[in-house]
Amino acid sequence: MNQAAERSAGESPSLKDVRERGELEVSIDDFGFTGEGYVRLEDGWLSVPGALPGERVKVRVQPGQREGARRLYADVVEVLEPSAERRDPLCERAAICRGCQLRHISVDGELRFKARGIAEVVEKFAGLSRAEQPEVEILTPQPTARGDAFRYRTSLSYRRVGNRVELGLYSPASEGLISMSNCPALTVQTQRVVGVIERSFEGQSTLPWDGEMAREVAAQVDGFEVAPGVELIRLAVPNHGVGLVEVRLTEARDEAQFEGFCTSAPLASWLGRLAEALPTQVGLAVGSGAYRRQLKEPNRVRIPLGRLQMEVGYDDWIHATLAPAEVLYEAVEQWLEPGRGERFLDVGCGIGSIALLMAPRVGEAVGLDQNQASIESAEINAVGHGIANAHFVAGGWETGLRRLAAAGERFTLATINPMREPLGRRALAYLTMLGVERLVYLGPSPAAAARDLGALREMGWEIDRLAAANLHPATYHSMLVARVRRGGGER
Ligand SMILES: C[S@@+](CC[C@H](N)C(=O)[O-])C[C@H]1O[C@@H](n2cnc3c(N)ncnc32)[C@H](O)[C@@H]1O
Repeated sequence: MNQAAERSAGESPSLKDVRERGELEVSIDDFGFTGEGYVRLEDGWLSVPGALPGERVKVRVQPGQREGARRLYADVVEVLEPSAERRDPLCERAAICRGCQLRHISVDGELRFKARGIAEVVEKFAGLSRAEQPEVEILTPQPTARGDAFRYRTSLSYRRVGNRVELGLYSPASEGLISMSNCPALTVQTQRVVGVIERSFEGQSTLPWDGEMAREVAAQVDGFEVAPGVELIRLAVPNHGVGLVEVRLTEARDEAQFEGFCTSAPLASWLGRLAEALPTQVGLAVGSGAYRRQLKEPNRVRIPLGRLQMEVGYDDWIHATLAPAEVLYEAVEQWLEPGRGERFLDVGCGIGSIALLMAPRVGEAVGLDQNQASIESAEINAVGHGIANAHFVAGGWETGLRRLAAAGERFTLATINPMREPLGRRALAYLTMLGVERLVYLGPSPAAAARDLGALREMGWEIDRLAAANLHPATYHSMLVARVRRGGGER
């Protein structure tokens, strides 16, 4: 019996009690959706980031919460009775940075949380009860330990505070941005490049505007020209220190304005100094809206993915972690059970990773993606690997699949790997017309993926394997992976 059930109803405080007391001791009932601890109240919930189920903690209610909200938030002041699962987060900023939500729990505890999360969304959105589900497997690098630094791609927010710049991750738990130059989730090479960018602001007497300030002024002053502001700095440093940095500016109205941004002071002088300070093998570009200018080569990098070396550019989607992605791809290959003569369709192929991994094991592989730049990267990658039986087509889910079906294309195997939105029933219906029999669905948003799985089940498909892919260890995120087979027909 869990702690909530053991407690009599009268013991749960109400939302009003919690607000009035401000600081109180609570027992944590369970995990919330984003890995926080939560307490059932008489008439609502209390969410406590950093607390674990079964713990007794002293908490302080966060200030400024909306009147009438059924969920309140509180911070941990002291853990009075720790869970046996509690571990040292191995991060000096863990208490103020909420980038990783589960650094303080054992790896096994984290994986159990993730497996349960997948089972819950499949039950809720795909309509498959827990009893009917296959057991949720875990796809994660082995051996796995807290402190693994897998992440090589990240985005740094930028904020000017007086005559100083803050650069890092926005954290609701602290006043400002959290520096990421020592972030233990990042690879060492990525941490170093973050450090170079941070240092490039030191001693600057004049600083680039921040984008928010530029927009605020523009909104207030009639005819005011939007000034260039740094909104975000994106970087990816995959291996051997070869990487890409892009400084994203306030959105430019047109090319002439973008040119003006690139040459304006103090932005241009800072960008020049940053280009000099970055390691030789790290490229630098400045971008705004659809415009981009390369300030320092390279403009493409190679990322190792299993037996492939995938080339990517600034406009391509790539995984943020590599070792976990390799584990995922191995599972996809194995789960699909490809036969030599089969045709394989990679829906949401990006730079072509899955199609190129599958190509040697099937008759032909075809990738579909709406991102034209990624289709070109996928073609470059096919040529680079000497793979002749993989082809790539540009198109959205529905139009792309419809065109393939109308052209008489047939496939027995497929993967679907969208972003965070479901494909929807109309697009999924083409899979049957295309002859697909076995499908592996890779859903970065488990809830969106489960909705698509629900639609597939209604069309007669059956889920026979489920997994949580741990692409972002120590966070609450996991990817829903499902193998689906075409069964008997519409329910
Ligand atoms: C998570 S990425 C998958 C990339 C690839 N499967 C891989 O493993 O590297 C999702 C891909 O879906 C594509 N995408 C998003 N919305 C789409 C749509 N409506 N139609 C077609 N492709 C779409 C994106 O361009 C992106 O490349």
